[in-house]
Amino acid sequence: MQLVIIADIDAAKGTSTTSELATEYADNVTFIECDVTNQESVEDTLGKAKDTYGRLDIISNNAGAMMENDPIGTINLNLCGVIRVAAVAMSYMRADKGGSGGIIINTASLTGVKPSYNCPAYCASKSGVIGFTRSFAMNPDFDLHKVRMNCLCPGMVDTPMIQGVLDEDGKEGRVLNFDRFRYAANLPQLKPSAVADVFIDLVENESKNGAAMLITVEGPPRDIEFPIY
Ligand SMILES: NC(=O)c1ccc[n+]([C@@H]2O[C@H](COP(=O)([O-])OP(=O)(O)OC[C@H]3O[C@@H](n4cnc5c(N)ncnc54)[C@H](O)[C@@H]3O)[C@@H](O)[C@H]2O)c1
Ligand SMILES: CCCCC[C@H](O)CC\C=C/C=C/C=C/[C@@H](O)[C@@H](O)CCCC(=O)O
Repeated sequence: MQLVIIADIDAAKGTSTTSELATEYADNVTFIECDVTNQESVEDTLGKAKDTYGRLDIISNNAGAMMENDPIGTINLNLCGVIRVAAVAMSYMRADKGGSGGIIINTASLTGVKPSYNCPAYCASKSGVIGFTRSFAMNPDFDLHKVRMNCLCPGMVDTPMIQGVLDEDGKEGRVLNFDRFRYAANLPQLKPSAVADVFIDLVENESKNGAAMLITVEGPPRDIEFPIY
């Protein structure tokens, strides 16, 4: 049986999403309020998840936002949040420390490899997520801990994030040039299910440890090729 914990800083949205899923999955989905920028909150959330279900197998490290009006906050949420969650999750998942191994999938972005002058802090945070993922996955200790890591690099996806920037608060500096962002946001977008499909493929396909998956409307998902030095 698959048991899922949804963790998010937005308790109202998290609770309503969990209730929606409960109509199909009954008590197999639980919500915990969590702020990934806060170490104690992350420890508390993952500790409760472990206590409730006995083990952690799959982590979707997905929290993020675009807020160029707070570049340091952007790095703290999008990059440090990912590293913070991965570190605590590892303490439960490591096969050499009583866990069962598993997989951590971090959400990066197309902007982690393709620069955008409109959101330099966001781009930096997502490049960091890609570097963290690839470096973590090449560690020879994998044979001991058995935790794989991947990242997702989607282009624009039709989610509330884009609308959030397009709404009034977007004009207050979440991007550097609001009109250019509005133009980009009107181009074709991925559906969230396209990203979820790649997520599931990574969980099921053990040969892709370390892959950074590019997902765009232009073609099928692919493993990004990086220069080798
Ligand atoms: N929408 C896109 O075009 C797009 C494209 C590529 C990557 N991404 C990335 O996908 C991820 C999900 O974004 P989305 O598009 O679904 O947007 P979204 O705004 O719907 O989801 C982001 C979620 O992160 C949560 N969150 C924000 N701060 C948090 C914190 N401190 N602690 C815990 N949770 C927090 C929000 O409450 C929200 O539920 C993000 O990392 C985003 O950068 C989005
Ligand atoms: C708030 C939604 C943020 C979505 C961020 C995702 O990670 C999407 C990444 C994919 C594409 C992002 C494109 C962003 C474009 C804008 O910054 C745009 O203003 C760039 C304009 C470029 C140009 O003028 O040529």
